[in-house]
This record gives sequence, C-alpha cells and structure tokens, in this order.
Amino acid sequence: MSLAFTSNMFVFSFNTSRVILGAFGVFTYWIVHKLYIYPLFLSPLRKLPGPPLGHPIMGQFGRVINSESGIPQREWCKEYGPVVRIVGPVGLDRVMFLKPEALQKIMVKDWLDYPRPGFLRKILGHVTGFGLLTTTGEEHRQMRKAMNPAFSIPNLMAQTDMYYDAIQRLVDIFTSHIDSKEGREIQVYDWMSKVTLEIICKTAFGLKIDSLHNPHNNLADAYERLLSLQSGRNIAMLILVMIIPGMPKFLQTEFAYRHRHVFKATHIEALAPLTILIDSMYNIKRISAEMLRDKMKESIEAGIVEGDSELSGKKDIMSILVRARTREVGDEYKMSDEAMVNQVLTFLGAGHETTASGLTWTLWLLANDISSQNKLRAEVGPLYAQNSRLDYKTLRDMKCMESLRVMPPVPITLRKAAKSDYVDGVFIPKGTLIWIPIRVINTWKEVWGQDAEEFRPERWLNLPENYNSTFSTFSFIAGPHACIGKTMAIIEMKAVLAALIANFTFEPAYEGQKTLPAAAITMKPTDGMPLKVKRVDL
Ligand code: HEM
Repeated sequence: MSLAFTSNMFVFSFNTSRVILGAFGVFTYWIVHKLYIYPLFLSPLRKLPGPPLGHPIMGQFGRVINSESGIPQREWCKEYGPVVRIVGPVGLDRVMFLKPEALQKIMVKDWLDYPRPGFLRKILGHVTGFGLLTTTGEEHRQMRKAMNPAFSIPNLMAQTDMYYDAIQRLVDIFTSHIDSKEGREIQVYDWMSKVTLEIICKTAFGLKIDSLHNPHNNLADAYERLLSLQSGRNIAMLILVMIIPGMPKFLQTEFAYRHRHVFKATHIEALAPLTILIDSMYNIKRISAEMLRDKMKESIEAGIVEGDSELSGKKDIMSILVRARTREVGDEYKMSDEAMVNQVLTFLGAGHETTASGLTWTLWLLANDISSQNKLRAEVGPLYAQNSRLDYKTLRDMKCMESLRVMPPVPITLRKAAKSDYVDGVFIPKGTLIWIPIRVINTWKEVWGQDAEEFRPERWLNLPENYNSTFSTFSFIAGPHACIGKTMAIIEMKAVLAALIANFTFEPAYEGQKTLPAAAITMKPTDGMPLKVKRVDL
C-alpha cells in the first residue's frame, strides 16, 4: 500500500467523520431549538399564560390524547384564563381563545385567514370525503351555495316525516326486546348509530337501508369498524401518517386496498388500525358510489324536466342536488360526479355519528337526572299520544339544547393562522395552531355560572346575563363553516328523543356507572353506553 494512498484514505475518513459530526451537531441543535430554545425563549407566544412545557418531546400533547376529550383544555382555561398557550408535540405552539370577540374574529369576520389546518382537512377528507368539510375560500362558497337549498327550512319541514319509518322501527325493536317489568340493558349507542344512519340515508338519498333489522348491513358494518378506531392514539397516528407527502392519496388507491393486510401483518400495534381504515373507507366509498349511481339512474329514468318529473317532488338532499345540477347554467359551479360522491360521503360522515353521539349522551344525562326525564316525558307524552309523527313546528318548539351544551358531539376543532395577526390583543404568528375548544366554551363559568358543567335544562328558561346566542354554545360553531346540518340535526334528535322518552324510561345500567367519551374527533362513548331501559306502560 503506497503512502499517498494511506494519507488520502486518512483525509477522506477524517473529512467523513467531520461531516457526520457536523451533521449530528446541527441535528442536535435543531432538536434542542425546536423542543426548548424556541418555545422557551423565542416564541412570540412564550409570555402567554399556560401549562409548563411538559414531556420533553410530546409536551402536553400526551395528556391531551390520553384524556377525556376537552377536559385538559377545560382545566387549563380554569387555571390560566380565556387565552391559553399549550406546547406540544415537538415544540408546536397552540393557542385557545374563549371570548366571543376572539371567536367572532377567527370563525366569522376573518374566517379566510383561519382555515382548517391541512392535516385536519386530509383526515376529514379521508373519512368524510373531499367536500364542504375540506374546501375553503371561493370553492367552499360555491359548494355551500349549491347545498344550501337542501337545508332550507321549507325543505326541512317537508323532510321531517321521512324520519319516522326508522324511528318507528326502533321503537318496535326496543318494545319487542323489553318484555319484562325489570326492563333490559341495551347498548344505546349501537342503536342510536343505526337509527341515525337509516335517517341520513333516507333524507340524504331517499334510500331505505334496514340496518336496524339487519345487524350485518354493509354500510353500518363499515361505519362501525371505522368508528371503532376513534381514540386519541389512533388520531395521533393518523396525523403522522397524513403529513407524509403522498400518503393521503396512496391510502385511497386500489393498490393500498389490495395490500391493506400488510399493515396488520407488521405486528406493529400503531400501524394495525390502517388496515381497518383502508378497508372500511373503501367499502363506504363503494357503497356511496352505488347510491349515487342509483340516484342518477333514477333521475335519468324520470327524465328530469323541472316541475314535471317524479324526481322533482323528492325532498332528499341528493335529488335536490341532482335537480340543481341539471339547471345550472353559464360558469356557475357545476358539481362533477366525483364531487357528488364526496358530498354523499360528507353527509354520511358528518351527519350520522355526530347525531348518534348527541342522542346517546342526551339519554345518559336524562338517565342520571330522573326528574328532568319525567318532566320531558310529561311534555312529549301527550303530544306523542295524539300523533306519533310530530311535525317540524312541534319539534322546533321543544327544548333540547342543554345536552348539546354539556356534551357537544364535536368537543373541539382546529384552525391555523394563515398570516400573522392580533387576536384578543395577542400577537399570533403565521402558522400557529388554534384550538376551538367547543366543550370548554359551552361550559365556561364566566358565562354559565358556577354550575356551568352540570346538566340543568331549566337554565334555558332564564338565560344568564352574559349569554350570547352565537358564541355561548358553540356545538355547531359559527360563520361560513358553521354546521350546515344544524337545524336538521336538532329536529332529528328531538324526533328520536320524543319517541323514545314517550315509550321508555332510561336508567344507568348499574350503580356507580361511569362512562367516557373517546378522546378523539367525536364523543362516541367508549363502552357503547349500556343503559337499563323499561317500557313506560309496564
Ligand atoms: C348533533 C349533530 C351535529 C353536530 C354537533 C355537528 C357539528 C358540526 C361542527 C362543530 C362543524 C364544524 C367543524 C369544523 O369546522 O371544524 C360541522 C360542520 C359540518 N356539518 Fe355538522 N354537526 C351535526 C350534524 C350534522 C348533520 C346532520 C349534517 C348533514 C346532514 C352535518 C353536516 C355538516 C357539514 C357538511 C359541515 C361542514 C360545513 C362547512 O364547512 O361549510 N352535520 N358540524
């Protein structure tokens, strides 16, 4: 070996080690900067009140994903006030605001500057289709304009009767299940999920799917599997997966579906849910596309001619959209077939589980407050006895906001600052994640008083002085992205509730029963919510 060769090798390995050492140094600095230096000394938000940094890598995020949804946020607001800064994971800044002025700015006035963050849109798009929930700006405005007629009051009034076939089937099933004076323990969430799925299929597509009688209805099954994934850990895993470039698209491909079992086969616990996600979404999309195809076929066969077709009398959302599409002219927004499938998915995803969770927690709260349950029965019983298909106006006048206030089906949502700005006098740098802590806003003592977290329906008869009709109960949020299905959901919930309360009593399944909502996107109860149900007439 020549001397020159040896010395070259020395120079080479010396340089390589320097490069590796340098890279390691930069990486270490970057980590320390992200985890400590920036959040502690440089972040413009560092002086805001809030909990300490917490875990070296996860910050306070670990607590958030492992706790009941909205509860850590509520504890922090109690301790630090209406503007709170939270750090984590990996040094990420998050801020939450409670005051109406701040919410008005973020959600209503400057909504375009505070879109849903990209990863949330990707997750929502994956499970509820790329529709209203994932678009923003002009595209959202046009899409919303096309949808609005389907949710108009006259249409909802005409639609209300469509709820009752499913509701009557539910009442019949409960009645046949409960044949003794002792009553029977029933997994309430499962039944609420089935009845709301039937109602949304009927109202959105005019289709009858008998998931109440058929325990293995394909669509109900696929949703059950998808919703079983709701947990803080799975959501954290999904966020990580969705930020990998190309991954959201890949997960929707035929290739991913054919190879979905690979994720389970890895035996890596965190990856196994991807198999269920891909499988259930593939099936939900397939069934939705079939529903849409049937609807299109129906419209072609009926030869949609405005005013004289059979379809033009139909009140389901899809018929209205199909009709609107045939009328569109000029450069107005025209919904493609793919966009229509996405809307199908959005209505199924956004309008099914939310309403099911809302109903389930309402029954839980009433089961634990027999006096309120009896009062409600005294109110709806006589109405129901006269006519078991209560109409829109009767349902509208019933009060049921208290349970949606205390246990909002969507406990929290997110926005991201698209530019640097001031909110409630606080400088918010571009890119900051903003929590909209719905459950905390709904139970803020500053507005609702010392018993804010308690279920007390009578409070609606004498609203507190600080009550603001838009910003004190935020279960459907406000502004251009507010829930388009709000009125429909409330009327539907009341129709189901009136029938159940008129016919059955609800009690906790056992003494000391405790039940928790999933720490995830909606408040689905983790145990399916068993309740003791008895017939009123026994
Ligand atoms: C109790 C039941 C319901 C609750 C608590 C609820 C709550 C919400 C909330 C909080 C949002 C805003 C999410 C965000 O911006 O991050 C939302 C949006 C939405 N909801 Fe609902 N929802 C319910 C029922 C429904 C129903 C029945 C439908 C449709 C049939 C529906 C369709 C939608 C759609 C399409 C959006 C997106 C609106 C937009 O961005 O323009 N929801 N909902």
